[in-house]
Amino acid sequence: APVEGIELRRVGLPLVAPFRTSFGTQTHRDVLLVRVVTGAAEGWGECVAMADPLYSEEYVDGAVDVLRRFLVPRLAAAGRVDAASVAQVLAPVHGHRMAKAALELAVLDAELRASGTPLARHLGAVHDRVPCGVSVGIMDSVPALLGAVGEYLDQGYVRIKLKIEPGWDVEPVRAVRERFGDDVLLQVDANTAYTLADARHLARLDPFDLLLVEQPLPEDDVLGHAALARQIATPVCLDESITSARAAAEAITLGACSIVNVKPGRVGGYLEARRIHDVCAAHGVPVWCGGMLETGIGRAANVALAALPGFTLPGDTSASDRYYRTDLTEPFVLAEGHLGVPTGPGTGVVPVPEVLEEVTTWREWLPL
Ligand SMILES: CSCC[C@@H](NC(=O)CCC(=O)O)C(=O)O
Ligand SMILES: [Mg+2]
Repeated sequence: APVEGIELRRVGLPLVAPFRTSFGTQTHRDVLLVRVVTGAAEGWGECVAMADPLYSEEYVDGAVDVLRRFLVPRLAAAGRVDAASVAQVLAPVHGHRMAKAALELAVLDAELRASGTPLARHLGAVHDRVPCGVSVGIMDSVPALLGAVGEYLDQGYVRIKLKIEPGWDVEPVRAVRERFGDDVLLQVDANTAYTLADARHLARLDPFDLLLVEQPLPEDDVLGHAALARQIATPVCLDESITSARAAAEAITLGACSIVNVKPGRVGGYLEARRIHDVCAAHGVPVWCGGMLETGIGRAANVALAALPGFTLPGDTSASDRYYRTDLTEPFVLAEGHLGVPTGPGTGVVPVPEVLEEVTTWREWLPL
């Protein structure tokens, strides 16, 4: 059914605890949601951009602007558009992959709800639940970190990821290994905080049997990652560098990574994310599903994606209460370290109306 209109809506959600990474500390999320209304159904998408352009170049105000002035008008001008064609319709607009991904997911969700098809089935999921890892921020002290890690392990998370940066890397990793042992699945994420000159320092992580070191160098330093990978034993995983299936093929071919963190928002949507999954599978490269502190809307879609066969490492698909006291949707709750893949049509979740009204800070209806 043709799209009748699109609503842009921003919601404000406090985090249960500050989340510190190498590029800053977040205490609150300003989330842009996209709702697509067709004659047959309505679909929801979530833009993963943060308020500030510190993870990548996108930020919420910019996403709102590019959607209002460029992306939605192009979609309107294209007439009847299937979800499979959205990326092509939006392609003349350069970049803005997180904004595009939100729009594509909303169109896809509406389409799948109209046909009664779960997103997981549409994407090719083979599991009905996924193992969940958890991302642990940089903390004020090692004891505080060990307390947080112990809590998450008690909650059942099957893998621990530690945010690192120069000055907070070898010591916290050693402390976690000493406290929790060698069997805990453990990895680190630098969010581009190092340079190739830090190679010898990063090699000091090798004795700790980490699953991977995520995005140690700047996102545009693919050759640097290839050089680093030759100097350290820990497998290199890329996140910010992998902006498309082509970028994944290029990084793998150049030896820049042996594992990929797949984030649908970073690459322009769930359909491109599946293409990255397929490219990596073709190269024998394992993937896992990254996170951007999504509400239950993006979380539901990520869990569906994480159920594809090539997602062989636990992802950052944590329970809702990792970040939110009250999620926008019915909360995702960890069960034996796993989250169940939603079985309803589309993403299988919708915002809880009362919660949505309570947390909405801005909205605009764009008739098509
Ligand atoms: C937007 S800041 C978060 C980016 C970070 N994401 C996480 O650490 C996981 C966050 C989550 O659990 O959703 C990453 O670079 O992988
Ligand atoms: Mg990362």
